[in-house]
Amino acid sequence: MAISHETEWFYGLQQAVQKAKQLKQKVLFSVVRKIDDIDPLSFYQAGRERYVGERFYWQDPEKELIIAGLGIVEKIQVKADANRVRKIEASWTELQKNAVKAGVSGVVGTGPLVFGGYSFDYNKTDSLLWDQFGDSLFYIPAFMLSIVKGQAYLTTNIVCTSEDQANLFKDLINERENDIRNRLTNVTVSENETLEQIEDDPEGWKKIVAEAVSHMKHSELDKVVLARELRLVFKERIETVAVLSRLLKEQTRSFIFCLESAGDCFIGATPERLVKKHGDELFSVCLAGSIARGKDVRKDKQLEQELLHDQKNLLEHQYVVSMIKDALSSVCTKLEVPKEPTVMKNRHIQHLYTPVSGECDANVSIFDVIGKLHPTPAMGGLPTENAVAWIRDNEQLERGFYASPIGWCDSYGNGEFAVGIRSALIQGNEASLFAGCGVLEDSTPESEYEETAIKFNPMLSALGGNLHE
Ligand SMILES: C=C(O[C@@H]1C=C(C(=O)O)C=C[C@H]1O)C(=O)O
Ligand SMILES: [Mg+2]
Repeated sequence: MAISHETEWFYGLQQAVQKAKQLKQKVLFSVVRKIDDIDPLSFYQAGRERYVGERFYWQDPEKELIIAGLGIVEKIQVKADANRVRKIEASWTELQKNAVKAGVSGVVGTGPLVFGGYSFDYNKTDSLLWDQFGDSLFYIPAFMLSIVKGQAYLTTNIVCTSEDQANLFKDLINERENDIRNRLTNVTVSENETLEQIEDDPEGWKKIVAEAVSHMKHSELDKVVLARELRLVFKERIETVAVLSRLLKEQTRSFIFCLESAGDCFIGATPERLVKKHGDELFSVCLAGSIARGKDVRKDKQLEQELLHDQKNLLEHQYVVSMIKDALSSVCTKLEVPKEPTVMKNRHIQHLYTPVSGECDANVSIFDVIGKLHPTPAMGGLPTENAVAWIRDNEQLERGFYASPIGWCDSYGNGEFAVGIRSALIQGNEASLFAGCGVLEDSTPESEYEETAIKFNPMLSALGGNLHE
């Protein structure tokens, strides 16, 4: 991690401090340098002591972009209300207004970047379990490693105030970067014994599914996604780097993410993109309808065919396609949606899958799209408002950031958000795992229960719990 071209960026830093003094406001300074290859997980691990509770990780399924962030220079959280998506965007825009950028420019996923997410339902945020996350949590990291199509970049961010001195900052940055470099070591994963695996009232959960089904028969509600929680207790503190490492090995076709906040960590391997924005191009995914993987190729193919022809799963999927199509047509000039779903296969499960791509109007931001899409009927249900209200009143758990948008946006307006499913909240030596399923009028509680059991497997495997076979 060479600290080269120091004079080049020191000039930018001086400018930022100057600006802060003139404006009597905080000014963000950001420098991007191309660096030699570093393993992003080692980088994440190197922040274990100094930045614990202030780290994030992101990797998309194609590995076009991997980012690991350490430290927080600015945290953005807003009040829980219907305007929260716009308010986060407004704070982020405000911070960029006077920002001074130095070094490499124009590379997606480098430079000033905000990473974070929202809770599922802004109307239900008084959760003790999620008190470190609140209703929304985004932050701009102090140090960020980005691997963009194989090339490594290091971004260093600083928020300057009118009292700051550029010289002191320079020494601080150098010292901190050296410290990270000195701590880079290979990640080794040790076993952590599971003491308890607690499933909270499975029969009660099936009853709620049955109630949803009977409610659907007498109301406008067509679909509702119901989730349940599994709680694991381990002998020792869970190392998030170990969990990330296993997820990276096992869930190669998913987004791998984690977001730390104080002592807690929200982590997962989700197969489901909410939105990706690259320039004016937009991408989303309709993912709903599920079946197990087969033990061998023949059985797997048979299950795939079953899924592709199952009326309940096809309708469950179709609800998502219609809603996403409608929501995106309002912001897109071009929109492509295949007529028939195909099948996405992950390590433990297969899903009906319809990719969506389009071109959006120039003034549309990724936050506009999040506002339009969340929650899709893959996470909430249909009609959206009725489904979310039903979940709020009946589901026996605190979703927090589960099933909600999580991702990043850079200063060029590019970004990507996935929905945080196949995920867990890690707290010390305990973990809460979440899994949900789309309930329709012809759902049976037993098969929905089975489907959620399979959906726990990615996190169970990464944590070292007992898998559902
Ligand atoms: C809600 C979850 O998954 C969602 C529900 C699905 C379904 O019911 O078939 C499939 C994929 C996801 O959109 C979850 O994994 O927790
Ligand atoms: Mg389903």
